[in-house]
Amino acid sequence: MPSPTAHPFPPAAPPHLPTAGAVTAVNLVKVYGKGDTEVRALDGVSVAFGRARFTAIMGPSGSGKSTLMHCLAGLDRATSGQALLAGVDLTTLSDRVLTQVRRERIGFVFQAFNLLPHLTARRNITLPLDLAGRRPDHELFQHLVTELGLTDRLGHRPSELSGGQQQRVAVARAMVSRPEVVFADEPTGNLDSRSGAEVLAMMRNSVHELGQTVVMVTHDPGAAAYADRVVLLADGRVAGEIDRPDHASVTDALRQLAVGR
Ligand SMILES: Nc1ncnc2c1ncn2[C@@H]1O[C@H](COP(=O)(O)OP(=O)(O)OP(=O)(O)O)[C@@H](O)[C@H]1O
Repeated sequence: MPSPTAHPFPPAAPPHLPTAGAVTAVNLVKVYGKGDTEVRALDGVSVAFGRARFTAIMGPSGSGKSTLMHCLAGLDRATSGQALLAGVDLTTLSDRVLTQVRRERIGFVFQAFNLLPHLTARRNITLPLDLAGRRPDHELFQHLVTELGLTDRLGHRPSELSGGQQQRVAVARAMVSRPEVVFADEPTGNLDSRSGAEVLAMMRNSVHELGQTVVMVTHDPGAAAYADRVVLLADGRVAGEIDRPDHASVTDALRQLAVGR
């Protein structure tokens, strides 16, 4: 087990753990509140998210999707169980190391873009690397901005970009550091369908061309159909999964989950 004060990477994955997923939850429990107000948001979730795979997490409202993502991304602390990133259990890390791991090993794409308004697109993309004192990989930077159609937008500030362009900047920012995993929380929630499709296609390409691992929370069966796999949650537990999902199989699975409740 890594020391809570030392930088924990690169680790050797403990041999007894379930799979060589880039991200793995082992019997993860998250309880909010106490007594009458207690909510068991995660009730023993064990699931592995494969390396270089695009996985969507779906389930009814309140099923624990965001909580699972937040615990696996080190944004929230689980009550018990393990949240493994490349074999390192995030639940054992100090706040300081966890912050460092989040900054250097995890990419985030949020519904609300979360760009800094006074920085150009270029500076927004490289900001996490700048903060970590690392230089961007020039080739990867060029690849991403070309693929995302941002080449002639790099000098613009977020207010001078469309929503779709802002989210593409956020995707480039999440990926330019070659993180262990990119977590995307409703990345197309604020986009029109065409911009949403562009962002999803780009994320899928990054998985298949660059070997990026992507885990996305979404309510949208159309968005989930871009993924290689869907993990379904209900009442804080894994309720099933779909390999090579399409719109119909996802809609059907969600309907069955709703009927079963
Ligand atoms: N900070 C909190 N304090 C108390 N309860 C919380 C907190 N965050 C989430 N919960 C509860 O935990 C459960 C799971 O919430 P979570 O947000 O993970 O679900 P979700 O599947 O992402 O929902 P949605 O699809 O509506 O975003 C819900 O019952 C929610 O009310």
